[in-house]
Amino acid sequence: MVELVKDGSTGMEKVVLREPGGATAQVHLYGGHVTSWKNEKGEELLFLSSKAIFKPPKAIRGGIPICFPQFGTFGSLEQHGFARNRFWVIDPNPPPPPPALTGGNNGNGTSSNNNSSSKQQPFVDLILKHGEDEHKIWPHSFELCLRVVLGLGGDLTLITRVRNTDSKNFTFTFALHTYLSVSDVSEVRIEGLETLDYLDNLKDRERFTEQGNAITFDAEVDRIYVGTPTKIAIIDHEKKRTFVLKKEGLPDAVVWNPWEKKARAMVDFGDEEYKHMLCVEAAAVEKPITLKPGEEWRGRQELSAVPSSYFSGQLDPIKVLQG
Ligand SMILES: O=P(O)(O)OC[C@H]1O[C@@H](O)[C@H](O)[C@@H](O)[C@@H]1O
Repeated sequence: MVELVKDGSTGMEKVVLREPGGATAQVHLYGGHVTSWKNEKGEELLFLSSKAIFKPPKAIRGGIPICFPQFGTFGSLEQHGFARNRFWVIDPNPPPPPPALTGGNNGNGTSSNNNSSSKQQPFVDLILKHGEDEHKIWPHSFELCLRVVLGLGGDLTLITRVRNTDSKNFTFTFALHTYLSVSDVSEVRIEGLETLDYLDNLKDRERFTEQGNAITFDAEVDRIYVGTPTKIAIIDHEKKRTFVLKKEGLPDAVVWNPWEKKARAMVDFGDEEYKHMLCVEAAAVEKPITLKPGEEWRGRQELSAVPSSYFSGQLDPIKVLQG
């Protein structure tokens, strides 16, 4: 089921997706921003700050902001570009719907593919086109489309397309700035980024090579891992939950946690909230994307939340990453 509703507390419009198993997702038109993703038990899987501000020009703190046409400060635009603080619209001419059932996570980590073609995965297509305000700061005609699909089984897929509707080339960087909800970030580890190179945002983007076996957290982290595998696992020991992030067209992965000091400096973020979030962002940053007139780029991120008990109490990262 898909419905457009007005959020009672903020007055903002959002699209609510519900799949028959009970999982839900919601997408605010402001920012084309996924602000909630819940599993069939109603547990929230994305972090949304209790201090998030739902008012332009501030982007919503949490969920999945879209960074376009600039990631971070990699250019002359405002941090992370303007797509996250513009009002998007529901696409009146979306591409054909996704196939009825591509399978999903059935709770034990495997993919199910039952053939009940009567069941449609709820999805919504949003679009952002350049307007006069955007043209003043980024003089290119474009269409940015976002499809959000809530798979039967509860997986959350974001498919983004950028189309050059201009008469000259343009170049952009991009990220799906995903805030995952975790029990305690110091009990979380990321697998799939070991031995990779990263640009350290805390050290003027100097390039380092990851040495550790897995990435764990005991201080501020702000890194762009470059040329990563298509699958990354975020393992929350305390919650016994593993997020599996699969991506296409987005070669890099940003990992960010502000930790204590930066958390205190952010007006739209609780002082202690850094403990309960971790951003892992599918991104295209190191090698910006150039589109010729009429060309289109596509990026995709699929998130699933797998109970760690699936691995009989013994997490098997190989299965998570290669399974
Ligand atoms: O406060 P913002 O603009 O939402 O950005 C949050 C963080 O987003 C991350 O993606 C960046 O790597 C960080 O450098 C930045 O601090």
